[in-house]
Amino acid sequence: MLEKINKPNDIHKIALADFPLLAEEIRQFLIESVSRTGGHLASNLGAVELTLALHNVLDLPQDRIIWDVGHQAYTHKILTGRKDGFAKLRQEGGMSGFPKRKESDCDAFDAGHSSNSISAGLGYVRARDLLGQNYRVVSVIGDGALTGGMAYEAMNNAAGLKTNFIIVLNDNNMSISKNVGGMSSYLSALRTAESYTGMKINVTKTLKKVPKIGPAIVDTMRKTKSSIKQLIIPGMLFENMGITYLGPVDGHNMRQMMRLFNEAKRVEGPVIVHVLTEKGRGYTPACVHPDRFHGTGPFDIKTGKSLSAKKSLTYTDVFSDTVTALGKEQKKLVCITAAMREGTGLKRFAKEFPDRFFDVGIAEEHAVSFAAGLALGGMIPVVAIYSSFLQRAVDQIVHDVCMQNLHVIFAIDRAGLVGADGETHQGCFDLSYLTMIPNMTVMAPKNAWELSKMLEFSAYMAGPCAIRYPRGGAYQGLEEFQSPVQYGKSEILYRGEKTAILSVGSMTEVCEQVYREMKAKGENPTFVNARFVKPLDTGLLDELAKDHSLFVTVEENVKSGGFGEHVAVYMEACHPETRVLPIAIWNRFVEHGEVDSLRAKIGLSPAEIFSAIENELEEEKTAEDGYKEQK
Ligand SMILES: Cc1ncc(C[n+]2csc(CCOP(=O)(O)OP(=O)(O)O)c2C)c(N)n1
Ligand SMILES: CC(=O)[C@@H](O)[C@H](O)COP(=O)(O)O
Ligand SMILES: [Mg+2]
Repeated sequence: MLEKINKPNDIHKIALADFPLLAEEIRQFLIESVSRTGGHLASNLGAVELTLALHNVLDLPQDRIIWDVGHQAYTHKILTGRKDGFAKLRQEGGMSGFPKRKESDCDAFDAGHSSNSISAGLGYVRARDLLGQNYRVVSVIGDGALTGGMAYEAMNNAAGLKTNFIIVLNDNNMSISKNVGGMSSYLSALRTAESYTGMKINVTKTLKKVPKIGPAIVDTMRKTKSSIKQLIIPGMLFENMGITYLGPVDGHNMRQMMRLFNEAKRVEGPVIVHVLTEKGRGYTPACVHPDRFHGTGPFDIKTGKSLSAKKSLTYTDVFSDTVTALGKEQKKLVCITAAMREGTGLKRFAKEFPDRFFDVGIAEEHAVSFAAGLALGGMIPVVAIYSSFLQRAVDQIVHDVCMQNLHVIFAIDRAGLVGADGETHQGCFDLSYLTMIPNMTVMAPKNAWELSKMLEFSAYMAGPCAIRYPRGGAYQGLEEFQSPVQYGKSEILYRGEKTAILSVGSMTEVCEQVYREMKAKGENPTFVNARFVKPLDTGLLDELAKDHSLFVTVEENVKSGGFGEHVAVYMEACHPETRVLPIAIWNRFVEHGEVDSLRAKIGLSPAEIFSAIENELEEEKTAEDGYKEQK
């Protein structure tokens, strides 16, 4: 069957009776491919029939499907002629793990971050109607993504719509870990109510049998559009908002789903189709551990065991150990995650201090304002959020935390390049969006030891502070440098002359190699671990300006608004004779690939940094020689 699917709409050639076999083959293909490359498996296994049914009732690329987060769109990629792309899934130059408009005209919207699909879909709908065009728009959102505030803002806005807009709620009762909150409980209540469509017939039949008044009641109920639903389905939240609700329907039954999708196409207004799916469907290890197979590295298909090399200690592990230890001594410490309990390393803290742990769902904005309230109420909140997801909450950091100078600690994981997830997930902006805010302190550790010390330090600080650290192995080197963390003070690793390298966090490990290469070449640079990006250690900058003509700043962040720019502005004002070479990410989004290879590509590998410095020194020398000659 799969061989017959090579381009968009090939699915229309498949007989309905053959769909179960096609679904089976797609699952087998996904399991085999992802076992080799790694990727988001469990959500994709759950969404196979849902995607087949959607593609069958739609006409792509004319119709638009907007996938929320986009991590569940692998079957969509197969059905739109990208089967071969799975050989290099999420690898440099290969196919992205998320929908990308540049990859296919069947990808209607680039995705990666959660809960925006209804907004984007509604935008398409309004544009379609204004331009007098005629195509279907379908937003597919998971129950986890439905915990995010944007989804409600969009539904609120969609409520008055008079033209067709289909929202498919893919409900597998899971976020990455167990889904949380009131909406999740509400969906559970809907789920446990028998399929509405089946129930409607039974209720009508039963009522009709009630002597005398039965038929009259049925008649009256029919006149009120959704009153039978009101009887059966608790609350009818969506209908009360003005969005037609269809379902729940078995998300692994193609016929039932297609019937409902076709019914949804006839609704003149927004309509939500509630589809029940099983995360990990068809692969037992993924059904048993949907969290572990949400995103996975290569694994052995038979056992489900990971084939990745044994994991060394990660920065997330260090955060996990330290924050749990801090929780023991500091009873006011509370931890908050936005649906990333495992990813941010808060599982242990949650287990030891369940009352002081909060999973707020995929709601980064709320997490930050919630932390502000906790701080004002007398607690010390630690908000653990990935760098790219925290972008969502910049105003809450400005308005609710920093403006009131509250003691909230931001533990920012995945800061810097994250690799396979690509553009949407690289943590390249946090130094810029945090250092611009008054009252905020920003730190970055050079190694495992320093992360732990910075966290301890931050627990006893005043005011807001952020510690940013990268994905993956925690650097264990430079362990001989253990000067205590002091507010706003950098750490001199090696004192030399003429050239000073000032590195931020993850780049210190990289710059250690640069330093050694320069020494081997007979140069004697100074090497500074910045530690604090805000405030700048201006005392040290003043001192180094006395015997250094070149400052080289190195950071895994965009140049604009980053450490280098702050140093350059200070030096320009106070020491204009010292040149500053800022090495950072230059005005671009960085696609997916291996971190080391991406770093080389964007000039952040040891070799690239070394040659950038040597070029700068060469230019300096040429300019000096020219000046002497002129004289
Ligand atoms: C803004 C944002 N925060 C967090 C994440 C991390 N994340 C990716 S998928 C996911 C769970 C989504 O759950 P759901 O929508 O139900 O999809 P499922 O994985 O169950 O298919 C989370 C928390 C994200 N992508 N974007
Ligand atoms: C789709 C998504 O946003 C997450 O699943 C993300 O891929 C997790 O990243 P980590 O693997 O770095 O935890
Ligand atoms: Mg889910």
